[in-house]
Amino acid sequence: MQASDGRTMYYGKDDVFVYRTYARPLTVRPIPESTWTGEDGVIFAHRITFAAGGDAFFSSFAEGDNARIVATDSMKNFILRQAAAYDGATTEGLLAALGRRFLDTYAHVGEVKLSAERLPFEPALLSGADGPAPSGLVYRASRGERLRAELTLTRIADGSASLAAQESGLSELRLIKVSGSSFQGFIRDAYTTLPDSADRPLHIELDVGWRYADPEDALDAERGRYVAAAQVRDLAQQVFHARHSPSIQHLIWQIGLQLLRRFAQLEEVRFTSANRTWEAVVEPDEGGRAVYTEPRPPYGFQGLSMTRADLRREEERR
Ligand SMILES: O=c1[nH]c(=O)c2[nH]c(=O)[nH]c2[nH]1
Repeated sequence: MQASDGRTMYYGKDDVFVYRTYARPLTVRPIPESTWTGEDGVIFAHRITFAAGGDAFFSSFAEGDNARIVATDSMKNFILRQAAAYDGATTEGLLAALGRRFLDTYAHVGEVKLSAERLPFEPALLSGADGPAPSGLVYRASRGERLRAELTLTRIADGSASLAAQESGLSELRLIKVSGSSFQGFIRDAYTTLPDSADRPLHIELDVGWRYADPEDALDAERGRYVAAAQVRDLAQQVFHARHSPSIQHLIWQIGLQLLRRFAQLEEVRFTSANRTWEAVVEPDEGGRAVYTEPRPPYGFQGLSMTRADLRREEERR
């Protein structure tokens, strides 16, 4: 976040835990790679980070004048109380509503940047005569992958708020494919000790990000073009299952192409991945029985962004 003279300047509150109940249920269009089509919104929980910026705050830094400071403690209260008023179904929409309301309330604030991590809760399944049914009251806090979202709202000349940037993503997806991945054909020289592998137990950590052509699609699920992190997860799993991977580089490329194919509303997808390939202690026998352990550091990583132009080129090539 920058002041008009180009300097970085902001302040805010981190780790604002917001457990909102009975938000609007979310429904998304089905995709072939996933059985996930929505959630009930009974527990709509987030860890939010909120920052404010703008030239008005210069005197607080340069002169110790707090006259225009909204205390970060008040920011936390604002977020918690205003979360009650949100009547949408998406994390992105919640952030936009909070940010807009803050800019409306404090006319001297030039910009707000909000990010959130969705805290996942899975419905407890009860056994019943007709098979398992969701409790609707009891939820299980789950670990693992989660939605993240970030947006910046900037005050423009007429005083209104404009959405300057928006990105959504899926963090900390960990996937293991026990067979069907290789890594070979890389440069072999005086520094090479890694043997070629025709089949390795590929364990990866993935962070997938996406940007919409029209960010309004992220804010309002009623438009029918919201991209759900659970569908992104399922699509990534499906590609990992279906394709032989010669490297993580090519695997994330393939996942990216399929995401762009499936979600025409996305302009860009991004990846950061980490290689956590299990280390063999007892090599697999003819039945695949083996013992692995955690790899030792250091770890390899990849980063990639892809746009619709990559998908067009790929489809022309075919
Ligand atoms: O998928 C991989 N890509 C690499 O670039 C690499 N390098 C390495 O040592 N192992 C791997 N695996």
